[in-house]
Amino acid sequence: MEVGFLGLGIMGKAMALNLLRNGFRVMVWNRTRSKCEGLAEHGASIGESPAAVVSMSKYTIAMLADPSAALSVVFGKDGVLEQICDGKSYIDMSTVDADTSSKISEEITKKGGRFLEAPVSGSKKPAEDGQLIILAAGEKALYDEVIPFFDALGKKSFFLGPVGNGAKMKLVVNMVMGSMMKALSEGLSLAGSSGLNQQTLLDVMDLGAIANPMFRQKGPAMIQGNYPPAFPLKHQQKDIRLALALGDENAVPMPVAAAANEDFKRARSLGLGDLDFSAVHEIVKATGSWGDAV
Ligand SMILES: NC(=O)C1=CN([C@@H]2O[C@H](COP(=O)(O)OP(=O)(O)OC[C@H]3O[C@@H](n4cnc5c(N)ncnc54)[C@H](OP(=O)(O)O)[C@@H]3O)[C@@H](O)[C@H]2O)C=CC1
Ligand SMILES: O=CC(=O)O
Repeated sequence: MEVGFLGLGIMGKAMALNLLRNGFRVMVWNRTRSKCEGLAEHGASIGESPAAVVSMSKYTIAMLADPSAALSVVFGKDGVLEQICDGKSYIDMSTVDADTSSKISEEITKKGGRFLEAPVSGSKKPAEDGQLIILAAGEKALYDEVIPFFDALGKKSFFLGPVGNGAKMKLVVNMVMGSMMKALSEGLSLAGSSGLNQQTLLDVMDLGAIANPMFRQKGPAMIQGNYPPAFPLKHQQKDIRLALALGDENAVPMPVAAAANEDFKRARSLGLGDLDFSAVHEIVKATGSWGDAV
């Protein structure tokens, strides 16, 4: 099956490689063209624009940074809308808000194309291992048709109903994740400040009811002050910001997420946006009594 793939960042590169490994013929496009070369070495062909990729592909998948990137790739010059038509489908796996996804869906379907949103949970390593959790919503018949792609990319797919529900589910999950990261960071700082061994704190938590893969994977590097980007902090802040907007719309108070958002914003303002989201630890350390100031 021929599939187009737009956006070869941390996630998109790993996902496109998995499609190739699973025997799909893939045509890729990325705003920064140099990132396409690595995929070409693995057998991908390169499209000159999103429109060029859509013109050659029955299915096109996108994995882009944020709402503004997702919109510009669809609505911009040489964008998806220029070539989408009856018989072609667009699957946006970027993390965006429900309004962005609905705008894209409306215009694609007006042109006769079909649309599915399918943001993912799981970071760089699950993307590399084909172990993502896929949160799809939109046209059910299209969902059923593209299960072979999702099987190559993920370990489990959910179909969540109409367009918008996938985006909302993803934002709720990442709102919880960002708040948990802030809690972990405060715990490490409190342990350090009060004379406890931070690794022992991680070991204790890992044996109890709050054990989780995120604390296990990120904790030791946070103690060392290492934040190699798997999930860039700028994207985590975008997700909490969009989740808070969803909370506003639904009159749901979210003081914990709002407090976490302030730390992620501060981290961005200090130039930490391209590091892993665990770099929020630098902000918690700097505003507490333990560790070096940023
Ligand atoms: N990393 C992770 O752990 C996870 C990320 N996500 C979500 O997946 C999406 C991608 O994340 P990730 O791969 O980490 O992000 P990256 O920042 O590594 O990649 C972002 C991609 O978007 C492209 N892009 C950015 N702005 C534009 C624009 N204006 N026009 C066209 N293309 C643009 C970039 O192109 P260029 O190379 O030219 O900059 C790049 O291909 C995000 O929505 C993120 O929230 C979801 C789950 C996990
Ligand atoms: O969006 C990030 C993730 O780890 O999921």
